[in-house]
Amino acid sequence: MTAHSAVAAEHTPAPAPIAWDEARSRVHAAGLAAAPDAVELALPLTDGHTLAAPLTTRTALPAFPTSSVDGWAVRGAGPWRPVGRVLAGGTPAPLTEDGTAVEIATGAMVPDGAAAVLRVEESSRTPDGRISGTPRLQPEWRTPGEEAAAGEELLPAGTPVDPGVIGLAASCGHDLLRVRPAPRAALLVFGDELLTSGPPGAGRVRDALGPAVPAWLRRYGVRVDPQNVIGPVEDTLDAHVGALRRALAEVDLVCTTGGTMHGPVDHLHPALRQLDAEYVVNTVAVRPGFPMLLARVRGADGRPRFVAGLPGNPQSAIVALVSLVAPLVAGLQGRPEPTLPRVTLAEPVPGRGDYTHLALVRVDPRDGTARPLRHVGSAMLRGLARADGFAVIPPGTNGDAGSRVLLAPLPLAAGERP
Ligand SMILES: Nc1nc2c(c(=O)[nH]1)N[C@H]1C(S)=C(S)[C@@H](COP(=O)(O)OP(=O)(O)OC[C@H]3O[C@@H](n4cnc5c(N)ncnc54)[C@H](O)[C@@H]3O)O[C@H]1N2
Ligand code: MOO
Repeated sequence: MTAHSAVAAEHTPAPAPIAWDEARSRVHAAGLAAAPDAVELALPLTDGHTLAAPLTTRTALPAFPTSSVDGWAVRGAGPWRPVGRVLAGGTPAPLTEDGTAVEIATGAMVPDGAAAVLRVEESSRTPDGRISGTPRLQPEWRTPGEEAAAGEELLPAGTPVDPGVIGLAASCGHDLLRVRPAPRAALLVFGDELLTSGPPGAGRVRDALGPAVPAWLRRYGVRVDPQNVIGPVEDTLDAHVGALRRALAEVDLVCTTGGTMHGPVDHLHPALRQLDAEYVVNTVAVRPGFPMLLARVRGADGRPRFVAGLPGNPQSAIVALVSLVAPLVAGLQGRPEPTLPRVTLAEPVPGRGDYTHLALVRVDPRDGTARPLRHVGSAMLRGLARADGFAVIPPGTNGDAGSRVLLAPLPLAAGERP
């Protein structure tokens, strides 16, 4: 069987789950192979996108000798006769005569012929109006190229564009950047039992994923327009196929919640078969969340689109986001597979036999220790709402207190877990 099997016939048992890390590499590679074409955007609009080409500087940095202090640019031995002034933005005439000085502002171009810049507070006037003082030994200006040579590569393709990158690109002369645009996603919520307002009861639960998953996706740099959050989709095969088709016409990635198993109203697998989808990953050896899947569908334009099937149990759905959607999105953005940081377990976390165990933890930023949380059943969200991410306990192991394990982080923004 090939790595990407066609969607199996109805009621065919799912294939053996694949290892969690293998699943991540596989979806990342599938995303990379399907990354949308690069576009050129005005610099202020590039935030959150990804460099499609290396960032090189258009000039040396700095581009000219730049005074780093307010003072006097001097030539020869003092005291010096003032012969003019240069402000930031100006181009000074050269200093041609020993014993002369120009007044210079921080950021101004140092004139040719200047031997030193004397700080204003370290200078004084002689009775005849000349400038005296002793320039410091180290130069008081920045020499061209000390930060970068003209044409030097500063950042590789695949770098996420953030305000630091935008500022650097502006400083070295860019007006436009070639970037991979943020992928677009839709969310389809499956489950007739779901309420979209008010308290749960009488056999019905509140839809906890429709309101939350788009916000998690946005934190991965994915664009989710409000009209592409749809549900609950009626629990019929036709309604599932129709909703998937419409969403796949709009976006790169359709996330679905629920219906990943083979219960009486679990229509995801049969719907994928009707769409001629092929699985990239179909069930993963991870707890919770093992029924997660990623399937690929050829779009009308020939470009692949993806369906990420997130299991219905709410915590399991987020496990699937962190496990599969994060590396897929990195691939679609032309970024490397996310590397996971390590944390030290403050308390033991049991393993889950042949499965990888993703255990909700809170990380202490002071020492990098991770403490398992309570209320972490796959149907619960109480632990998740306080967690920083999931400690990764590999198959066949237990997480002993004091051991170093990988952390699959939630995509939280700075300050969201004070
Ligand atoms: N015979 C078996 N049944 C189940 C197994 C199994 O191995 N054998 N595994 C269980 C596990 S584990 C999971 S996870 C779920 C996955 O099922 P589905 O993806 O098909 O999800 P549903 O059946 O639609 O829902 C499961 C559960 O989650 C609730 N749910 C669904 N969507 C939402 C939502 N948007 N907000 C809040 N809660 C939601 C739903 O009401 C169910 O309680 O399968 C198990 N069954
Ligand atoms: O694996 Mo289920 O996804 O435990 O809740």
